[in-house]
Amino acid sequence: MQVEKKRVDEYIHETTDFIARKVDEAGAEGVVVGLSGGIDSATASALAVEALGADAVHGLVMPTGVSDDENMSDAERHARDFGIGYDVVEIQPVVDAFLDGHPNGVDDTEAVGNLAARVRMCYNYLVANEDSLLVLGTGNRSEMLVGYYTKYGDGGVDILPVGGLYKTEVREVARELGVSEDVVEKTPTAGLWEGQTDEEELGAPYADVDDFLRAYVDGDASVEEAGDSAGIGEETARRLVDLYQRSEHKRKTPPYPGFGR
Ligand SMILES: Nc1ncnc2c1ncn2[C@@H]1O[C@H](COP(=O)(O)OP(=O)(O)OC[C@H]2O[C@@H]([n+]3cccc(C(=O)O)c3)[C@H](O)[C@@H]2O)[C@@H](O)[C@H]1O
Ligand SMILES: Nc1ncnc2c1ncn2[C@@H]1O[C@H](COP(=O)(O)OP(=O)(O)OP(=O)(O)O)[C@@H](O)[C@H]1O
Ligand SMILES: [Mg+2]
Repeated sequence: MQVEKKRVDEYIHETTDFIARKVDEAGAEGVVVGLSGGIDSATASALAVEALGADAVHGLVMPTGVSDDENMSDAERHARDFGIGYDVVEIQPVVDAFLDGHPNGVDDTEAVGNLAARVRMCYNYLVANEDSLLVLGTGNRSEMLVGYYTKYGDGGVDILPVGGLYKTEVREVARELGVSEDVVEKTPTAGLWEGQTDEEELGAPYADVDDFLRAYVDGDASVEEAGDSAGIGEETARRLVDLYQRSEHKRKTPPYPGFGR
């Protein structure tokens, strides 16, 4: 247990140094971050407060019509707990204006959810441009490896302080930083449509997803070996591999003819 705590403390130290250095290198005044009431944004923003001081961290709480009220009030409570100044931006009218502007209409729940994530990205950059801030990303390694984020939506950010941590590790860091336990324990959701949960979409709990990815991506286990060690069935293991391979484009800059020559 003591060793674990040391590892978490070292991680926090390394990451707060990283945030402070990146903001300094950019000549920026601080960071802006979308606050969703979930653990990833709570952890990333708490790390930024530790790195830069609360005055240099600005939060944006951006509900749509499908946002859970409790998540939105948790986002505001988290901001107050950590002394983060924030604005609430109701983005549903903006999402609706986008959809109304399309001549044929759009009837695709996922596409509309991704649009909401991209509208949030636009507000983050509006504030970043105006106030000389960097956009603080909240993605973790589990999400990055399976592409579980919207390209140029919540994936459109300047720095990713928890990008090297699996979801299960984010929980350890969150606890150490004093993020409220109900935020640490709540069911992860992208909140893009009603009732959505990460684990249902991914097909397994994060504890198993992380065990699988550690064995398959970080280690040299085969799909079958990694699936067995994570205790997930072959179908789920193959699905995770498929998500990993099909999301490679999200982890790279856009290719062009002659790229890499
Ligand atoms: N091979 C390739 N090379 C280059 N580009 C490629 C490509 N394949 C697809 N694309 C492009 O990528 C697009 C698909 O990517 P994208 O638009 O991201 O959409 P997509 O990956 O289909 O959906 C996003 C997923 O992330 C989840 N999500 C989103 C936001 C937040 C969170 C969260 O946890 O909070 C989770 C969401 O529930 C959904 O499962 C395609 O429409 C195409 O434009
Ligand atoms: N309603 C919202 N208001 C502001 N930002 C949001 C909102 N919904 C999502 N975001 C941004 O998108 C990011 C990605 O969402 P994601 O659900 O992966 O993270 P989380 O909500 O912080 O944690 P969890 O994955 O456990 O739900 C959030 O961390 C946050 O920065
Ligand atoms: Mg969430």
